[in-house]
Amino acid sequence: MNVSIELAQLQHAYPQCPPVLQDFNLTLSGGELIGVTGASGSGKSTLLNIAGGILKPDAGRVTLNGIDIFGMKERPFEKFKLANIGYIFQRFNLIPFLNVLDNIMLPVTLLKADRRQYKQEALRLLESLNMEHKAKSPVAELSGGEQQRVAIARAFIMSPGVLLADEPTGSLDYDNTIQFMELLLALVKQKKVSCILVTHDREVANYCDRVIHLGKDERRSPA
Ligand SMILES: Nc1ncnc2c1ncn2[C@@H]1O[C@H](COP(=O)(O)OP(=O)(O)OP(=O)(O)O)[C@@H](O)[C@H]1O
Repeated sequence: MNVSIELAQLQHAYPQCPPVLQDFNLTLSGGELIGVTGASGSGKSTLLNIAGGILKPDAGRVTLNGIDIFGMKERPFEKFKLANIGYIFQRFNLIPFLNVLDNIMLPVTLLKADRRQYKQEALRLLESLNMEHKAKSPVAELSGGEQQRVAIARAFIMSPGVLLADEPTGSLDYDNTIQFMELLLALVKQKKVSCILVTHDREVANYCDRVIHLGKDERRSPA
């Protein structure tokens, strides 16, 4: 997709709390994987929520290929997010009573997009994740590592320009973490997605092209 995302001069404070982000700037281009680390409470989730258009910052801009996402009207904005921003969460967030394929197709269903076209893409993604034999399995019957691979496929199904991952390996053991990162990195590079990944794990951070540490000082001016 090769979409660049720019976070410019972000400021954010929750009511009655000291600022979480102050003059935060970050630019990513397609195919880049940026790791975000920092102590609990340093603002990592706040940053991802702002980058994903879930939380409006007090000040500053988030632009995708020059489009100011918070400048959009509500309904087109919701569609824009579904089509352009993929998410992977620590706890997989799959729908337990749907099978693997239907979970991957969820954004397609919500966007009322062409199911036939995207079903082929879902099967291709499953193949690249070594999961094609599980397409019809209920997700509740999968291991944690397999569930997180389904979450990768769901995040990539609409060919998003931006991928946001919040502690995606936090519920995985060592072997599954390594497998997850290898697969994620390959897809990020192949599909030229701009990916921001929050992690506490140094091994995971080593896969990233750059790592930003959020701390008292870095919150003001990241690397
Ligand atoms: N909705 C909210 N209302 C008030 N304060 C909040 C809210 N969400 C987060 N905070 C506070 O903002 C700060 C940053 O929170 P955030 O969740 O972004 O940190 P984090 O680095 O992701 O933490 P963790 O690693 O524990 O998930 C914390 O002090 C937190 O208590």
